[in-house]
Amino acid sequence: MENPRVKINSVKNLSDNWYKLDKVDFDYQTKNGNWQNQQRECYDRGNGAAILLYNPLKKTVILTKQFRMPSYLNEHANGMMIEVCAGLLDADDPLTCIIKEAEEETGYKISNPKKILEIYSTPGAVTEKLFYFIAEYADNMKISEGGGLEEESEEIEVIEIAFNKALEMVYTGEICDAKTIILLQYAKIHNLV
Ligand SMILES: Nc1nc2c(ncn2[C@@H]2O[C@H](COP(=O)(O)OP(=O)(O)O[C@H]3O[C@H](CO)[C@@H](O)[C@H](O)[C@@H]3O)[C@@H](O)[C@H]2O)c(=O)[nH]1
Ligand SMILES: [Mg+2]
Repeated sequence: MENPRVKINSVKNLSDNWYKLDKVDFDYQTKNGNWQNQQRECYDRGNGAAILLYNPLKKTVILTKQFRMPSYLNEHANGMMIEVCAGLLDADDPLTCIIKEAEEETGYKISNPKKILEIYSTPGAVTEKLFYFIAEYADNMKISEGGGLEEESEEIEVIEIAFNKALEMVYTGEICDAKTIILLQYAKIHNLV
């Protein structure tokens, strides 16, 4: 972290409940050389990983559906978001996390996920960097129901859907989650399915 045009003066914690919200006071040197004082609130939930599971023979993908309060608060009809499987890293590295998360949420035991992108989801407000993966799946990799962890009160519906149908749902607005759209479009551009 090294930018000579930025001097951090103070970091004040505003909330430290489940995750952490900090208010950062800093001086920023503008193009004309002047120093300008600024404040930004930065929400830190750690980093995450997301994965598109795809089957090139069946031409299908595995998606999840779950209630998301923040989207519900912001005009999503019922808050039931259709997304690729994803999770927060917690103490794991991205690869370990995504293998675990795929099994917990979808019930598929995948091998050899491939990391394709690292993306800051909401760079103006949230610190999170998301590691994007893809992996092929097959019916014989399904070892459990999936659905998420009960102790984390996760209730995740697993959806197997035709790849073309999923792409269509991006344009109808039924799929409106950024990481999901990015991964579906990646699969289309690279002819994965
Ligand atoms: N009590 C409580 N529990 C919480 C809170 N926030 C999250 N949790 C618990 O923490 C779990 C996190 O589940 P993960 O599967 O690890 O994460 P995720 O919510 O699916 O996050 C993924 O998607 C996000 C949205 O696109 C991404 O932001 C994130 O990086 C990750 O990819 C949730 O299911 C919930 O049980 C909170 O404020 N309070
Ligand atoms: Mg999740």
